[in-house]
Amino acid sequence: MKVHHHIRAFEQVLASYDGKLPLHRHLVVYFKQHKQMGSSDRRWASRYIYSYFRLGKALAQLGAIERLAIADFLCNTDLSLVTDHAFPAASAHIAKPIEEKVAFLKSQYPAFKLEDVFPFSAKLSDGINEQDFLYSLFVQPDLFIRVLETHLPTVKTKFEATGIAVKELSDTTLALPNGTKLEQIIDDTRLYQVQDFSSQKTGLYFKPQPYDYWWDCCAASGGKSLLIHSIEPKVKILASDVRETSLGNLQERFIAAGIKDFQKKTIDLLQNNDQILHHYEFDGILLDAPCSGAGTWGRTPEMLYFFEEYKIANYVKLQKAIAENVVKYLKPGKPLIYMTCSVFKQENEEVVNFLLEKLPLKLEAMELIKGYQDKADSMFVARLIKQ
Ligand SMILES: C[S@@+](CC[C@H](N)C(=O)[O-])C[C@H]1O[C@@H](n2cnc3c(N)ncnc32)[C@H](O)[C@@H]1O
Repeated sequence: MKVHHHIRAFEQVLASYDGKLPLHRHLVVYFKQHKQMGSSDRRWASRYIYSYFRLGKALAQLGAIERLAIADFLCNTDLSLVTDHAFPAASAHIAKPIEEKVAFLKSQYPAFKLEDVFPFSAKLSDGINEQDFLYSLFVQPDLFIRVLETHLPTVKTKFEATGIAVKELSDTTLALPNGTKLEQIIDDTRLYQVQDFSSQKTGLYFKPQPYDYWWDCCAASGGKSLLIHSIEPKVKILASDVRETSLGNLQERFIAAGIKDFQKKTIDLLQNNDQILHHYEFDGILLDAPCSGAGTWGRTPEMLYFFEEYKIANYVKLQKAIAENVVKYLKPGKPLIYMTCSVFKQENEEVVNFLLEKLPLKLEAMELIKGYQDKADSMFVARLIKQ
């Protein structure tokens, strides 16, 4: 029977995954090694494994297939063979809104608790609506692109022409269904950058001036540098990261975006870098800190299952140490932009409070950008001015 084929494929993928690699990378390797799986098999196996992890540790006492049937019911509006087989009562409720689905689930499984999906609600930053945030974890976020204002109408029309449901969220932001094959629709990759909507919104706090010199000190492959450049193309940038490989990607992206006035350096901000940086003074620093990423777990639901709470404190140590190390290279009167893609108060407001106590900084503004309202990630941003 076909459902047993689905179940076996799911069980094999689940058994192969230990949470060490991001799930999407694991699946690429797994499917390469299992060439006998056709595209439909791969699609179903991906759907099942992603749905499964969205259930976090809820109903952990049940067997994997029953949990999968429940998870797949919560996360999708079309009935899967596994849900039909292992949770048939759910079929009449499959297309209902998530609030009603959860109520129905509780009527069938009184032990179900949303808190077991995400057991960290007490740690959420101020202003997050707990219920909305928890429900958003059952939904795959959209794909967002940042487009130059002048190109937006052309780009939007191209998506519309292929029948893709595209939403215009701002003069520069389009939302697309996840999995949209961008390169097949827009051949000129210079016309857009993939960047989450909340990440794009952090740019409202940068406020660069022409000819400013900014340091993107945890640059990875340059998402925030590209953003500041799109806001003020005359800004000069030093991009650094402890990982040399990500700076290679950054260079490619900068060149593709036509950015010439930049320098890149491999710098470990847990070390003393006075030898390399003693003569540097910046008009602004972007500190997009390493963090738990809890604001992005809608995209990486495996974290709901594998994340361990002690890691938050490790990230906090890293965030504080990095911030303490960079502020000395900031000119007085100029901003440190502290950002995380975390929803945990400890990594957000509490780090800001620590920085205000410990360093000559004054808080101008901070915000937890609630992505769950827009099928986006959630991010935190604070603008702190050096005294
Ligand atoms: C949240 S990511 C940055 C994302 C990037 N700004 C963007 O917009 O795509 C955090 C980065 O901090 C870097 N990082 C972690 N520890 C570091 C350290 N000790 N010194 C410098 N960078 C570090 C990581 O390599 C990672 O690329």
